[in-house]
Amino acid sequence: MADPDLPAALATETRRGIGVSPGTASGPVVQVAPPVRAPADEPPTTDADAALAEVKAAFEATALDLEERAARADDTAQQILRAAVLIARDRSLLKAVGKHLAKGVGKAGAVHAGIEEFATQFLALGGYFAERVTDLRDVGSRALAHVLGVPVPGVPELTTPSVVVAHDLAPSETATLDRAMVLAIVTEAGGRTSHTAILAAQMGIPAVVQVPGATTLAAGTVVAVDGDAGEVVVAPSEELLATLGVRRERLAAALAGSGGPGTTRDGHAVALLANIGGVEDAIDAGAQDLEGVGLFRTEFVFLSAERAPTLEEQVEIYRRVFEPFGGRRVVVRTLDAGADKPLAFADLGPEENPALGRRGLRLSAERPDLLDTQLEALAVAARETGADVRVMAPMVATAEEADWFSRRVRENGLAKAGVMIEVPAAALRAEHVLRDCDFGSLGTNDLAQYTMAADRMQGELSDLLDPWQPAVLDVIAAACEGAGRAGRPMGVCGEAGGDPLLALVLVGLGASSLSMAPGKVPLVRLALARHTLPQCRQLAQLARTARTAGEAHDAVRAAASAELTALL
Ligand SMILES: C=C(OP(=O)(O)O)C(=O)O
Ligand SMILES: [Mg+2]
Repeated sequence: MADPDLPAALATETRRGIGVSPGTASGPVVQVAPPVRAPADEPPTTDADAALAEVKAAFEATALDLEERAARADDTAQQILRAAVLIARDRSLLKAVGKHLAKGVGKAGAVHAGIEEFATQFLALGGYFAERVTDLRDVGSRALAHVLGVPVPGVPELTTPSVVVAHDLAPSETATLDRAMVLAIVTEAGGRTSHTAILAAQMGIPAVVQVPGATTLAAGTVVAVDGDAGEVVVAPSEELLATLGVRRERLAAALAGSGGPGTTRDGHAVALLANIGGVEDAIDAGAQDLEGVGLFRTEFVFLSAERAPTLEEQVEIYRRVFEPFGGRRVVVRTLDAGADKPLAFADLGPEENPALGRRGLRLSAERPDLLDTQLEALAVAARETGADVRVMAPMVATAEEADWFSRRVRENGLAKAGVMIEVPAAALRAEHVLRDCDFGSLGTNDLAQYTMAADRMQGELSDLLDPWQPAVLDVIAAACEGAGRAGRPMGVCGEAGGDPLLALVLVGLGASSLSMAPGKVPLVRLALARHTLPQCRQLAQLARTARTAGEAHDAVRAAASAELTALL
């Protein structure tokens, strides 16, 4: 814990990682078991009847687990769980597994094969059945765990507030966490812009990734998680917990007076906006003191969908997202499917390098049906709610792509079109890329990935992915200058915008708005209010003249207002 009040002896139990979602919390560990696979060297089945009896018992154990959960769940979850119970007790599923056992396939292999056979049939039937494929596979992997005698995979049902610990979490797992029960998230893998990190911050749950040995922490062990310092303290003392409490109170007191639109000390306006991923986020963010939404990641809504959402389904979702913001702006990003955000219904098949492949707008170009339905739904929802909706495309690299997108946006009756600037090519050519658009928005997560040639999914490369890298700052500067020449505003919606020191640098480089997890807004607002625009420009200059990311950060921290840095 980077706190001067903390006695040094207490640091002995500390495990260090990367803090990706601010705040502190302490509580008992709940381990998330990894996905289960049928082992490649599984012995063949020699007694098919005995094996079938074991598999039947595994499915029944799964049904009983699910029934128990259903008894405690709310209405919607109960319906889903009861449908899963029916799958686990389905006789024809067991028969399909039995056929594979009779051919000599091992028990785990037969369960997998039976489930996949059913998945293929469900997908072919479409509609309600296609939507049950995720549940079917979930039942399959639970039964597989029982067959193999290993822990049931996935996030266990939380009955008391807990710290969720995992090797890593799938985006869909993070998105479905029960916010009221998750005190903090700790992972062994993941990186500063992995989607676990982004979703945790959006939900306001403290999180630390890249924590060595996190999965070896025994369930029930109490840990203190510091999402600011990136530390996890095992079995924290009362003294440490009290220190963290004092820190939380100090920060809350400092932020209590911060409110209203974002502005520097000399009155330069910088809109402070929220990054959201769905209806629940919109309701939370809409109730907060911020100026709207700078990034609605629409693909997050459909992470578990097996088939493309219909026009009507989308209209309903977008309407519920727009309503909480009244007349405030809502910047919607069209589906950014592919690479780190796979969507089952927008899968173009395996690729060698998905981050460099047909993702984002490139995928929309191959599946214009998906884009057009989405734009139409956005236009209907915007009309019905009267919201100030602006639409932008992900992963734009060229002026032609930007022109193609903005034309399609306008053809669908939407007034404002923009593009994300997250590919260095688009950043360097921003003046031309933005000519037919209304605005640009810097996606610093991907911009760091592509500028530094470092896969954002690979947590070990976190140092290269640091947005303080001077090369990344140079590319951002070029993008802001280009936007200035084109007379278009350039915002920031990557994670960099939520770092209070980096936010000052970004404003100094020319960013006109900053969009971030809503919980990060108050501290960024305070940071801006303590500095003038010329000071932000000086800080930006300091950062760009540094040779390394560390030097850039340290130089800005040393020169920033002491009132701010005392809170960091
Ligand atoms: C905001 C961004 O989008 P995402 O993290 O969803 O790719 C980004 O790349 O910075
Ligand atoms: Mg991106």
